[in-house]
Amino acid sequence: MTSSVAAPLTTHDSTRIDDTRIGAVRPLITPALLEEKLPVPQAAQALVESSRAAISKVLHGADDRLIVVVGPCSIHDHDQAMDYARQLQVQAEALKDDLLIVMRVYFEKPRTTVGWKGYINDPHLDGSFAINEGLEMARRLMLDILGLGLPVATEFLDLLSPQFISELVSWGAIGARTTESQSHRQLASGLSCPVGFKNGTDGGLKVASDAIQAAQAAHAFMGMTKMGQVAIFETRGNSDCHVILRGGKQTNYAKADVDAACTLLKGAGLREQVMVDVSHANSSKQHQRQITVAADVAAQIAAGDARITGLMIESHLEEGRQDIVPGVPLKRGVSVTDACISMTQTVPVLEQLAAAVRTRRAR
Ligand SMILES: O=C[C@H](O)[C@H](O)COP(=O)(O)O
Ligand SMILES: C=C(OP(=O)(O)O)C(=O)O
Repeated sequence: MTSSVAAPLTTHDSTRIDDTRIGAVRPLITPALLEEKLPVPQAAQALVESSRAAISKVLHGADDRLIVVVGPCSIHDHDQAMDYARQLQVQAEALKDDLLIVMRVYFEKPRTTVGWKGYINDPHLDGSFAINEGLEMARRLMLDILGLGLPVATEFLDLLSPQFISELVSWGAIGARTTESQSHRQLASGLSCPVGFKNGTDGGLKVASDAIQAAQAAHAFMGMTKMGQVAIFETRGNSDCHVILRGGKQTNYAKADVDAACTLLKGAGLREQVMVDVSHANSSKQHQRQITVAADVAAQIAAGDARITGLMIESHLEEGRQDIVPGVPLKRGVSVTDACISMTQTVPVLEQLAAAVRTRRAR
């Protein structure tokens, strides 16, 4: 029986045996189309290149600064992210001799079960899933932040979205829920930026150590080109990978945890170095505990521990978090995912870390 109503864009056909659980298939813009609309200016390109090289030098022991990945748990608004970026850029410039500050510009949220999956997946925060708009808004924001002179960091979660933004990224993360995924390790092996692998959500570090070994190797896998064509990608391997201690069943930021992580890494033939995420399970998701944890890590750095090469902080314009509730206006500058410390609370933390780096250098 035929219907007079226009069919939705879908491949669903009850006579077929595939796509039986697909509700609709909508067209997606290509990375090349977006790049033509939003090209990378020369200055932004130079910043990405120089900041990636600087991060790589820290990871290889040729620069004694601390990499600090700091910013909102998730981006949900362009103007608020730009306000944050402008304030962070002032700190990045003031502390640049000691800290290599990269802004967290996280567009993709891995959820424990379900929830808002981020600015690319649902940029209007209302379940309309305007992914084409989300990709454009994400790329535009990264370009605007780079325009301020501030490098950007992001989590790579989706396997196609990197083609739309990854040339703008100076440091990337693979999250706790995907560190064990072969596809994400393969992706990391071909990314142009340094990559941090979180330990597993249970605190397991071996998955991250295994991930670094996998990402260092060359791989061949299926993907999509900038022109939207499927292709086989052959990667060269990424030698700029490291672990991120984010806690699990227990916290793992203390000196004994750094010792244990480095013993494991050494045993696997990897560089003895860590980035400490002071948020997530290391703060028991209590945002203000990030300040205490950062102070503990700063003390370890000041005591001379050169194995701590990076730190991650979840910070927004205002402290705390809020739920997305249909019809209820959101508070300005407050996270819609994990709770963050405020910019006002973040500045002294950054200053304390910079002082710790100076003490370490003087030892
Ligand atoms: O960083 C953000 C969250 O910790 C992560 O996306 C999981 O969030 P959820 O447990 O609220 O889904
Ligand atoms: C989701 C994140 O962290 P994790 O993978 O450690 O939960 C994050 O850093 O935003």
